[in-house]
Amino acid sequence: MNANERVIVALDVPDLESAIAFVDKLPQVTFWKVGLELFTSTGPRILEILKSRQKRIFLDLKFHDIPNTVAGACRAAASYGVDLLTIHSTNGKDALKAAVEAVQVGAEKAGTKPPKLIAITLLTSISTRQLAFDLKIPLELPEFALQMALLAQESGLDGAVCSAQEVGQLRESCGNDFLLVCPGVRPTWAEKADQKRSLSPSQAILAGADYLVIGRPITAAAEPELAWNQIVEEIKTLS
Ligand SMILES: O=c1ccn([C@@H]2O[C@H](COP(=O)(O)O)[C@@H](O)[C@H]2O)c(=O)[nH]1
Repeated sequence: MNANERVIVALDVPDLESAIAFVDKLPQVTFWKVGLELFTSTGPRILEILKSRQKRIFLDLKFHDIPNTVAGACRAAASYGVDLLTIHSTNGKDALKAAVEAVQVGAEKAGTKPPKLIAITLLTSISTRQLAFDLKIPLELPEFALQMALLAQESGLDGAVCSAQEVGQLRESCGNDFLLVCPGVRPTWAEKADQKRSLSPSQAILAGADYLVIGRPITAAAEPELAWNQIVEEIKTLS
């Protein structure tokens, strides 16, 4: 994979007009992430627009509900012909298995390719302290993230979303066929903002990430194209 194909840009903007303006401003970006803010605002219209421009799409809706509801949502989402789709590992095994089946059914019914279904292990905005004291999870953070990835793998999912700080351990345990996608990645020149567990683009790739998800360091930059180029150049130095 080329360096530029490994970076998924998070299109976290409030409306269709701003989304189209960004996609047109950065024609070199081949993979866009549509998340809760934009999808709630525009519905599937943004997906149609990205597809008409031959872009790959990560639909990051992070489903979290009972098995029947999660399966219904996955069936519907799979009909859009997106490339990646997220649900939380903490849905539990029954919901994860139901989701795996649902994306196949939804895609087949729509005559499209099923998305790769990937599970959120632990949001990159959660710190070790928050995991222990707010969420009361009695496991070390890397161990919790690993267990959530293994649960997703055992349930038949294609991969997981994890912080770059844990990706090395997950890669070692889950193997090379398990897709690992890392958000919260920060070049040294970018602000971390609400991200608590980040590494730089080159560190994340070296540790074993397949894809990096990067939003504000590009979309909130004074010169988004320059920011994109710097990130891609950093990754290219590895090859
Ligand atoms: O654990 C997670 C899961 C998803 N995200 C999403 O990735 C982007 C990151 O955007 P930045 O602006 O680069 O922080 C955002 O859309 C999140 O919803 C995540 O950050 N962490």
